[in-house]
Amino acid sequence: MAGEAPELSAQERAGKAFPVSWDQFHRDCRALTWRLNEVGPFHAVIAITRGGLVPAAIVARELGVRVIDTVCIASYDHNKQGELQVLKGISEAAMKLGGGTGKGLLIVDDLVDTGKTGRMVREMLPDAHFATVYAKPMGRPLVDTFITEVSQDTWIFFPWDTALSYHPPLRDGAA
Ligand SMILES: O=P(O)(O)OC[C@H]1O[C@H](OP(=O)(O)OP(=O)(O)O)[C@H](O)[C@@H]1O
Ligand SMILES: O=c1[nH]c(=O)c2nc[nH]c2[nH]1
Ligand SMILES: [Mg+2]
Repeated sequence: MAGEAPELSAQERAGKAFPVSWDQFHRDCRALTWRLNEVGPFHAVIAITRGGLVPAAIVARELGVRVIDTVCIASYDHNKQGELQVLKGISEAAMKLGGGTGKGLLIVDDLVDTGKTGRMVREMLPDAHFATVYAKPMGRPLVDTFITEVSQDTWIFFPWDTALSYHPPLRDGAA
């Protein structure tokens, strides 16, 4: 509406950009696995889709875990967070492996931001171990193990959401 300040997306509110390459992401996932190896063993990995699928595959490979389940949650529409929607819950088989409370299960996501998504999955599996590759301060208390903390006003750009493109020189007029 005319005169009204446009609503900022989460990405615009974040301001700072933190682009992550495939190489960097793979290295960070391996570093995460080193830490998780001291905590496990785990009966199964639960990936929070979609962002958790890539780190879950890498972590499961390193830890030798072959049972992988998903919990499918949608909240951000591009970069605006709306109501959380559970599109698919945790399977009965995975629940059984975790004794109903998630004991011995490893929940994996790419990041925690506000912590809303992580909190919802923690409620489903209170005794599971929750690992993310990146964490922002608001979500950090929910995570048991993570690798890199970035400030709340940072937006992380994952390699599956980005592509190589031309970047103009810093100095005006330089080409
Ligand atoms: O801590 P929060 O503020 O809840 O945000 C973190 C969640 O947001 C992103 O997922 P998104 O909902 O964008 O879905 P996607 O994984 O399918 O991209 C990210 O992968 C986390 O799951
Ligand atoms: O790609 C993303 N980067 C982020 O920083 C973020 N926070 C919530 N959801 C996110 N998705
Ligand atoms: Mg996600």
